Amino acid sequence: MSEANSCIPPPLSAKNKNSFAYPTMKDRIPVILSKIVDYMNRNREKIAEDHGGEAGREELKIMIGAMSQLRYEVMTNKPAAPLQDSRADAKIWNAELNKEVAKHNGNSLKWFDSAWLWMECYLYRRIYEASLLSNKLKGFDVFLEQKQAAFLNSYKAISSLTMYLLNALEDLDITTLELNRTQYFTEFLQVSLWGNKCDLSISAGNDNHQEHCPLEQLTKLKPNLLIDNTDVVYQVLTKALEKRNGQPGLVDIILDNAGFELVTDLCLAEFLIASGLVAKIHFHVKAIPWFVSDVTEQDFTWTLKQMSAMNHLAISKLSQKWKNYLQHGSWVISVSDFWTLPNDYSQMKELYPDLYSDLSTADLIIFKGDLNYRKLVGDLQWSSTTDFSFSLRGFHPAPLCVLRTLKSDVVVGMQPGQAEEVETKDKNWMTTGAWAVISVDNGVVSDS
Ligand SMILES: O=P(O)(O)OC[C@H]1O[C@](O)(CO)[C@@H](O)[C@@H]1O
Ligand SMILES: [Mn+2]
Repeated sequence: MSEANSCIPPPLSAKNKNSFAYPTMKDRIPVILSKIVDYMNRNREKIAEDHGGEAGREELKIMIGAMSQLRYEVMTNKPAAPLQDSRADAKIWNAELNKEVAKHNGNSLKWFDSAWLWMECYLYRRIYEASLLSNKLKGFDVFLEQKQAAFLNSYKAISSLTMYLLNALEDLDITTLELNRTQYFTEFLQVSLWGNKCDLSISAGNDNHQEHCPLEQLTKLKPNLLIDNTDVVYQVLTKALEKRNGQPGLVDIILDNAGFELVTDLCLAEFLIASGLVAKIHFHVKAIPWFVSDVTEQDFTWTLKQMSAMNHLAISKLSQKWKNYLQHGSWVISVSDFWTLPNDYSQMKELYPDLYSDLSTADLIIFKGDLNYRKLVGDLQWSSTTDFSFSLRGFHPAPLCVLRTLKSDVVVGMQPGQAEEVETKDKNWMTTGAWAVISVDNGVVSDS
């Protein structure tokens, strides 16, 4: 084994009862599956009406059965079965499944024995398999209602955030003070970071919309920001601008959750464009319904449509501006199956070289949320003081940062003793989304 490999720890797994993987597998995933069954039962008339009447009703019964079967498989630790549907990614999934089985001397992958990341991603692909095997319900998004409710219930926070953004844009027009721009950059970056607390899979689907305007909370939340590389992120953008003699470039945002978090990401994107730091934004959405609240293209366009129909000056003005960006190409929605595979990002270059080279053209890549963080660092049992760039294990398409509230028990880049100190303040600091990191990699890897 090479020197580098000897420093690579094993993945998080539910076989370790002290890991958050265990209560996720044992309690939270069965709850998420039960909520899908409840939702489909509660709405079976409406769903059948919208999807082929009697035939839809019959297929709904089959989907409900499939969810109950999946819940039984998880709870009784059954082996992971190959996917049965004919979506193009099923072949990659089944090849990856075979690779994993071969890596484990022919032993099947099991929910409580195998890598948490692999099994949790597999769970959401199995949920979607049930709709793909249907006819009238093919492609049905079992999480749609929850994502739309999360958006609608965050109206107050969206209202105050968009009004603040409009004021900031006017302010930017008037003052060319670099101080102002840096200050606003910090605010909108951190609003997007804390927007990540609103994810439905952590709450096992319970609505956790944003109640208050996050800007007021930034000062209060600052002590919970364990690693803050905001300044380095800003320098990456200003250096790229200088390198191009003031011509703004491209930022890729790998989105996470729909609802309020998406609105905070759109506000950050608007600021990046309006401040002259960036000319183009590529938004990466999920190709299929994922981890309950992750953004699909349908969620993205629905959100803009909802905003433009709201009787609220700032919300409708901004959404109109954003629709124009999409029409004229300064904003682009990108979809790749890679983001909904079980693979961590160190495998992208080999598995999806085109995506890797697309990302390489960015001045900066912004990754949002906990699952993206886990895939960046491989969901491995790193020591908390491991160097962030080292933990990427060769994934350096372009300078990148990750805005993540902690919802799983892996973190890197901390100071010696810092994790122990936080533990004394909050024993659940790694799993509730109450603590966060903004980490950056500009390609310089130290060897720890
Ligand atoms: O939406 P986010 O921030 O990626 O959070 C998803 C996270 O929620 C969880 O399901 C909660 O444990 C994690 O497994 C997953 O990484
Ligand atoms: Mn998510």
